[in-house]
Amino acid sequence: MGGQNAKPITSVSSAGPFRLVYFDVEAAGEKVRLAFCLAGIPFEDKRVKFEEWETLKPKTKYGQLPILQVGDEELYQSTAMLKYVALAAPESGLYPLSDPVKCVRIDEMMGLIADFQNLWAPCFYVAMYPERLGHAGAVDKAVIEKMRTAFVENEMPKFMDFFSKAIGSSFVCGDTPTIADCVLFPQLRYFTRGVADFVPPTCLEPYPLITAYIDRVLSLEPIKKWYDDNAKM
Ligand SMILES: N[C@@H](CCC(=O)N[C@@H](CS)C(=O)NCC(=O)O)C(=O)O
Repeated sequence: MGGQNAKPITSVSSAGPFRLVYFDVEAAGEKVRLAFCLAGIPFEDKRVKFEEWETLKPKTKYGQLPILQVGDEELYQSTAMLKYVALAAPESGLYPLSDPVKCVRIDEMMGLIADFQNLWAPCFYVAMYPERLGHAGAVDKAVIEKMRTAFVENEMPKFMDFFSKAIGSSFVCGDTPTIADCVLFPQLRYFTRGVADFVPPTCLEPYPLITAYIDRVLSLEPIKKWYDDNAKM
């Protein structure tokens, strides 16, 4: 990793090759992978093993992944990466600078999605990293159940209503996918996979516009191919 010595990013249109360095999970990296797919830009999908991380972490600028390596330069923060990928493929319409009002709407929706994810984060992390949360051992399952059930019952209805109204029968910000879809879609798909205790895979069924949206994104050719090729995840 270039760390403090990484050169600044100086161009977008002639950029590449791209190498996304992240863990072998979806989380903060998947949105960037999906943006590459929708932009039609090939990239190296470098997956760092958790046991490699202790050695790698101090060599990174912020002690975190993902990192997007562009040639011999480095970019940090997944939301910045999304815009960089979109700008490298302006014809994709993923973040159309030629339509500033649409970009503002995309940013608005990404803020709303971040609000939703920030409410989910403590419910997710309570089952992990107990030392960071100020207690020594595993959290009582009843606490995790209480937090996650409250999220599903109180926060999901409110946000699914917001997202349903924005999406209607298309995508988050209009008739074609944007970087806002790259953020929202993997988060929603995660909730349907039954991988989080106390978040039933049926939790989005009360929201038909949302389940239809998930199917719509999954049927986009680049996204379909991505999940066909990465079926293990
Ligand atoms: N705001 C950052 C968040 C990055 C982040 O939280 N990375 C986590 C994984 S999702 C990480 O590197 N954790 C390992 C560590 O902190 O040691 C982004 O969106 O890129």
